[in-house]
Amino acid sequence: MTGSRLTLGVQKKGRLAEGGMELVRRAGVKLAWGRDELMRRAENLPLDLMLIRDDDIPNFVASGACDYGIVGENVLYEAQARSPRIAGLETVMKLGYARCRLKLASPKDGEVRAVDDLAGRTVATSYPSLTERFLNERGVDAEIVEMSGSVEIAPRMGIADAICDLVSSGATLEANGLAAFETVLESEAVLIRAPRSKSAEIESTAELLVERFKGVIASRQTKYILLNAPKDRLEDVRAVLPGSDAPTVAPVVGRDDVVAVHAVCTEEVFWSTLEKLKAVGARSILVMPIEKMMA
Ligand SMILES: Nc1ncnc2c1ncn2[C@@H]1O[C@H](COP(=O)(O)OP(=O)(O)OP(=O)(O)O)[C@@H](O)[C@H]1O
Ligand SMILES: O=P(O)(O)OC[C@H]1O[C@H](OP(=O)(O)OP(=O)(O)O)[C@H](O)[C@@H]1O
Ligand SMILES: [Mg+2]
Repeated sequence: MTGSRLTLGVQKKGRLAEGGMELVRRAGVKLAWGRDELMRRAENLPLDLMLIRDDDIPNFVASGACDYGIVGENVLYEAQARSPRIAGLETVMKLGYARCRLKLASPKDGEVRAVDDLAGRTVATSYPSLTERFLNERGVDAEIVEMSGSVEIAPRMGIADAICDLVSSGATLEANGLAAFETVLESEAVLIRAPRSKSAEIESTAELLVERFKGVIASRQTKYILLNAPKDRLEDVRAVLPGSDAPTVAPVVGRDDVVAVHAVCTEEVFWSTLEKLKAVGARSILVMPIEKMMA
């Protein structure tokens, strides 16, 4: 590690790690092969990845051990609520993956159905500060039981009346006979940085990385659509294309009544979109991913 190389803290393994590595790879970072379990060096940029537990990332960035970090908003805000030093960290950008919600939930057949029902009861969570702050804001006095994981078993074990935990599909709640009744936080992965930078070189690497991350994120949903359309249905076809302002319209050899349409669609293209395109006369519809984008 030198003063001119950017150190980016990323989760070693888990939900954040997968998306983070994919983002870094798609941003053109080539990682050198190495045995080091803690650091991965980039071959083609002055960048090193530090592979750590996600809970440690806010602290590592605040202390300067990492210049930047990728972490879930849930972990970041909990750490910020606990430590004024971490509260000074800046969020550079949202990264659009590891989306989940921190929710209050209780046994389906129990007495707790709303936030007010928690008064005088116990709530198990790995996010005590966020949970406490939320309950304080609602003027509800409940006891918080801190657990480091497997929070959803707490009601069944008689440890708590309700839980405050991460929910994505809801399958874990369902499997444990729980139902959510309130959202405390919406979360996704974010890029964070310390307020002060160590060097101009590190900042210029960060700027390049941020621009590339933006390009990767923009290209994730964006698709390139190619289709043939009857000339007289062109406006109908354009109306169906999601988030495309200026498609290219080109002639089709030997067909006066048909044109080829090429469009960059910035919104998700569903099967239903293709069905609508077909219904307005489009044929030979191709949807292709976009590898890279720069405005
Ligand atoms: N079900 C989910 N769907 C989407 N994102 C999630 C889900 N659960 C957690 N996350 C997000 O991913 C982050 C990491 O989750 P993971 O389960 O990998 O963490 P962990 O077990 O705390 O890992 P570590 O060993 O690094 O401490 C969470 O803090 C949250 O931001
Ligand atoms: O709503 P769902 O889609 O079921 O996801 C929610 C579950 O995902 C997370 O756990 P994870 O699977 O990461 O395991 P962990 O608790 O061991 O970290 C979270 O802590 C929930 O338990
Ligand atoms: Mg963790």
